[in-house]
Amino acid sequence: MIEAARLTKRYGDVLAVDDLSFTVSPGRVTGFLGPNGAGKSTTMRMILGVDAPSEGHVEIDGRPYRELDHPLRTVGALLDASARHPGRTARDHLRWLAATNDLPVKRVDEVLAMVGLTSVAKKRAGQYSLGMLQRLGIAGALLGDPRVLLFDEPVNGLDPEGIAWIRQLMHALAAEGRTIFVSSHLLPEMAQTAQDLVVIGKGKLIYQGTTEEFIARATDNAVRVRSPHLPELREALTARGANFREEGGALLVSDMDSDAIGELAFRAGATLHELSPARGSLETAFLQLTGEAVEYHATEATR
Ligand SMILES: Nc1ncnc2c1ncn2[C@@H]1O[C@H](COP(=O)(O)OP(=O)(O)OP(=O)(O)O)[C@@H](O)[C@H]1O
Repeated sequence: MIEAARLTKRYGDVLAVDDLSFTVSPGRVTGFLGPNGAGKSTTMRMILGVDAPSEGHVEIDGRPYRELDHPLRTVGALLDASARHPGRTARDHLRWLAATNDLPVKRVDEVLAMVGLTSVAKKRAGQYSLGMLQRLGIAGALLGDPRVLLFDEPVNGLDPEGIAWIRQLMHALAAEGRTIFVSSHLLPEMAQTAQDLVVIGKGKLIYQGTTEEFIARATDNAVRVRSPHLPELREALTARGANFREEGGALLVSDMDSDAIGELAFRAGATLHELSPARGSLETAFLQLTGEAVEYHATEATR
């Protein structure tokens, strides 16, 4: 578990993180979202003890990072995948990491197999593609078999196969009861990957909760109805005082659930060809709820 309480970071006059409190639970994948400059990387650095908070604190399984007896056995992180030593082979890099952190060297081959790098383990990291470097970074994060994992933009620059692989890996790690905290700008991907979200803007908390609730909160949960008997249906909905509008030959009903609409249509003798919840996307919800918190709007930036 990760617990941040009133976390604040100032860089001179810049308030990068502002009184931020949130919890990341085990057994779930939690997405960390926010517009550019919102303070995500700064928060991750404070969780990992790289930056000290100006105020507040953040704990991993009940202790600040700097007080952990075995940091790599407690928390693994993928921060900047390109920061691997280019002259070293993947296996040597991981062996060095294991040796300097008092971890068993036999774990190196296990994590190489987990991330699918066994066959290229003797190649120098400088010859690796971005996707291979991401896998190597993840192998390093898994080396200490930690209960908590942090990934900063893990799917940046990856092809669809690599993205799907990372998504499955995160789900599998969460299913083992680990705490997974992952930042990404790819919202459709996060909608599929993260069960929970922490959303920040200008360093402040905007939302903490399930992904489903975040999307539901920002978008009207209309039900889309298609019928060859639209006039009858319209009449029945109007008589009922329902709130609806037409869109592309269908009706979007915003204040009745599917059950009630189905029964109403049945009584009105209207055949239904479609009765489906028109759910909003994470992208729409994100833009709506963080709109106020975007640091520089395009119009301002181009002035
Ligand atoms: N070392 C630093 N010195 C001064 N200002 C910094 C430093 N690191 C971050 N900042 C500022 O703090 C704010 C938050 O930056 P941060 O990189 O944490 O945001 P982010 O949400 O990770 O952004 P992005 O999505 O663009 O990566 C920004 O205004 C940034 O310019």
